[in-house]
Amino acid sequence: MEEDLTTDLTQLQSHLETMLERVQQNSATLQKFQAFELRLLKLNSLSDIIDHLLEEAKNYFDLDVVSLCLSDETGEIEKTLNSYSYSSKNGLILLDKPLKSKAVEAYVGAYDSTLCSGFFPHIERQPTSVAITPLTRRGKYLGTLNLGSYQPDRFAGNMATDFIDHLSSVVSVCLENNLNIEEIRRVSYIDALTGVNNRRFLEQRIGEELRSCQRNAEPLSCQFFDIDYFKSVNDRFGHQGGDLVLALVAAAIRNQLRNNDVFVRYGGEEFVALLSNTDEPKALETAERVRKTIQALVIAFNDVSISVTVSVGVSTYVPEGLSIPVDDEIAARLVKAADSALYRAKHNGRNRVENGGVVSDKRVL
Ligand SMILES: Nc1nc2c(ncn2[C@@H]2O[C@H](COP(=O)(O)OP(=O)(O)OP(=O)(O)O)[C@@H](O)[C@H]2O)c(=O)[nH]1
Repeated sequence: MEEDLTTDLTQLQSHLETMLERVQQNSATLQKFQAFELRLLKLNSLSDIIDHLLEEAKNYFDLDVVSLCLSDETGEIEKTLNSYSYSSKNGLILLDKPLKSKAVEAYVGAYDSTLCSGFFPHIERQPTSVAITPLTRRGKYLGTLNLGSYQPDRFAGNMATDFIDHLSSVVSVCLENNLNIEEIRRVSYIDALTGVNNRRFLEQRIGEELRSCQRNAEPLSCQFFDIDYFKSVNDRFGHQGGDLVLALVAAAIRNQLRNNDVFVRYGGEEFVALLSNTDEPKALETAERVRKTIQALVIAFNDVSISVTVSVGVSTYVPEGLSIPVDDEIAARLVKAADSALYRAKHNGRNRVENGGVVSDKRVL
């Protein structure tokens, strides 16, 4: 009898110890989750959130692979990340088409190649157990967060998924919030009439462009475009005709530039381009090509055809390698030099390109 009681007590003690261990494990997991989420909630940009999910989640949750699929049918996320010069990360998958409905459902369990391979295309060794967690907000599918482990029992089909569900809700809120902020930011940098960026965007980017060219010891050219006799376009064809000309001229210039060149409507009928890693001869050649393109452009408006020309001023920043920090003064000098050259192009007869010369980062005494 006494022996039985002792055995029961030993079993009970062992059971209690196991339970205590599990409670401690759960408490540690909860603390990690909270720390991870707290950090996530404090991040202020889409690129930081992506980095946190791809890089930190592995450490916090002791995972072997993590990937993030984001629905990007309009290409806006890609553009936003490009605007941060965000180099694409292993594990980030931007989806330009909607996923098949089956792939949008949550899945926790053993790695199944037909179901999971699309979520981990970037790694050679596939995980053995995974948690594929859809990220949704207000009924909108944002993407999936995909967690993988080389331990087969790390994610099992019968395991409680409260932590994962909770994590996916928090990640979804953070993503939606930041995508909305990015959208507002993007729209605030766009000129409503022409659809190209506005002057605020140039002011925000010119310092970054100059610094990047200085770092890489590369020239940066600035082109200042102005439509000739634009007042008479308005006078002859009304503001509607003038607006159409502005939109089509902007599109035609944009078309002649590279995707990563900055191109903005500076104001009225003036446009500015920044061409990275472009020296003086190349910038003049490009400006001449744009000038000819606009000269050949025929704009159909009601029953008439409108033709316009542009005058262009060009200037080029050439870093001298003196490590003087690029400041607003250099940016102002670069734009001013192109603007002065444009003034000369107008003065010398319009429909022409003039060179404003080189601006260096030598200190002006
Ligand atoms: N339709 C339209 N016109 C605009 C807009 N913004 C500015 N303008 C007009 O652009 C014209 C600019 O005229 P000016 O600065 O005199 O220059 P210009 O007639 O192009 O002559 P030059 O530049 O000397 O060749 C003005 O008539 C403005 O009203 C706009 O958003 N839409």
